[in-house]
Amino acid sequence: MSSGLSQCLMKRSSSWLLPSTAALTRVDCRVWGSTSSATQDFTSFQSKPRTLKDLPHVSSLEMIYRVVCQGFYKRLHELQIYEKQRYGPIYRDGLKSVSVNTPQLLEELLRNDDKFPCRGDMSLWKDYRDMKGLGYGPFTVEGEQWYNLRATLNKRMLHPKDSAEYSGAISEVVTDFIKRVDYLRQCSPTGDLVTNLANELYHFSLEGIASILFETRLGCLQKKIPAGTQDFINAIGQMFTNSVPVMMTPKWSRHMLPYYHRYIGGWEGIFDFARELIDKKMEDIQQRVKRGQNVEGEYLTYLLSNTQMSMKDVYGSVAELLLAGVDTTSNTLTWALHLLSRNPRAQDRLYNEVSTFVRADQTPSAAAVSQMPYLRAVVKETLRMYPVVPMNARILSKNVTVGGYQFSKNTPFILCHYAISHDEDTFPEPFQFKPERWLRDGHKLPNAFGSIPFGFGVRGCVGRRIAELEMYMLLCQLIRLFEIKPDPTMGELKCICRTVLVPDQSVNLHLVARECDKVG
Ligand code: HEM
Repeated sequence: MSSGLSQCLMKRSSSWLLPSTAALTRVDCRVWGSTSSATQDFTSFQSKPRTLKDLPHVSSLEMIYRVVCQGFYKRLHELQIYEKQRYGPIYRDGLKSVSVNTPQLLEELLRNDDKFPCRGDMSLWKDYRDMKGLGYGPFTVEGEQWYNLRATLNKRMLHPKDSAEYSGAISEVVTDFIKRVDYLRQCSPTGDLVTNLANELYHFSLEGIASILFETRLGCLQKKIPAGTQDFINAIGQMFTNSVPVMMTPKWSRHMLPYYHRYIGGWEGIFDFARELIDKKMEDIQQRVKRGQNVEGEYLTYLLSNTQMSMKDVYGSVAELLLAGVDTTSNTLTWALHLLSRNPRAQDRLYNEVSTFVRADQTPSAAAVSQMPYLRAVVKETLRMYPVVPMNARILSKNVTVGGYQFSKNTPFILCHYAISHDEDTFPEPFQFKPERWLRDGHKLPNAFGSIPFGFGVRGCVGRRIAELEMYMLLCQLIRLFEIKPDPTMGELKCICRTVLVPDQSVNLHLVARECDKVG
């Protein structure tokens, strides 16, 4: 999620250091021994409360060595596992934050979260808004203002029955995506190969979320993307690409180097495009009110007709919702299809479930996908293996005790979601794709805090239900129509941490039409 959240995480990504995969298997467990015994040792000497200074810690030099020399820079998610093995389930990282690394400790921390939870400094995201007098959105606003904003944003979005309202809009986008991939595969030399699927899924996710937020279609799935939409896509890329050097360089250099200027230019492109669509919708609503017509619509109409929100607030919130909702969903879909292509038995089981509920010539409804436990388990397992937001953060405004250690208020905590969702005690064979872990078929389900890919509590993801619906509907339709097979010319697919977990190479997959099923 290249979003506000990511900004705060990227700030730290830029200074974290990662080892090679081989190194992970031969780590020096000088402090804690193996992970599971570490947890036991850890809980056994908790009688006397300890403090921050008693924690095992990573020195700045060690951190720099790992990030720069051992190459963890792009694999911060793997660094979590490395450091957990080395320092135990809770330690001070090289940036002096406290890393929390087991489901139990994560639960202990999050259950003590503030009424208005805080993830950390978002000043970089605020710059453009401050310059232009625009409102803040859910990522950038804090405190009571944040709470009030979420109260408005949550309505019509957070409940499964709210997201079901958007299934018509999503269904249209799914249909167009299927047509687009069918066209691409037919153009390929083998007649079934789709190359760079992550890019196609990015267009799908942008089209999907924009159709809800702007109540209009952007044309991302057309053969030729309209120029304005392409500029918008470029502006998003420009903002994210330049945010990394901007964060890594001192403030005084901003006007000497090109990055800050480009970064702000990216925001300008994003807001100009969003503003135009929002203003158009507002005009439309005003005309309808003048004519005495009923004003009905979806999310944007709801926000615009809400008297609590000024236009500036609507611009700020819509932009942040949009940015949060694109590469989170698209990368999760990419990982899900990759995993299914490598696990034909899981794919067969999913196909059997899907074809029981949906005919090939039907688009699945929100009600149909809610009846498919295996489909939901596939998405849950994908997000466990590839939590697209691999780490998160919290700063509490009160003193808190976690794992027997007392921390004073304002201590920054890092939530190591990647390491936690690969915790062997919670998830045996953590690197194996096993959707059945999540089925309620009599066995005990894993600890709920072992995998919380959408976060937790009142500050959890506002777009969760929409993201899930988009992913269920698209996966359902793709699996119904095609058998997904790996491209044997591709090497081993690894993930790199670019704020969100992304594939390290272009993902190509064969989409072989299932017998008797026609596309479009
Ligand atoms: C697979 C898809 C997605 C994943 C895994 C995901 C994950 C997350 C996570 C981990 C957080 C932080 C939660 C916390 O701090 O406890 C978050 C926040 C957020 N997400 Fe998502 N997200 C996804 C899709 C979306 C979509 C589609 C939207 C927009 C409709 C969205 C909008 C947001 C917003 C606005 C926040 C900030 C909420 C706040 O600070 O109040 N996300 N998301």
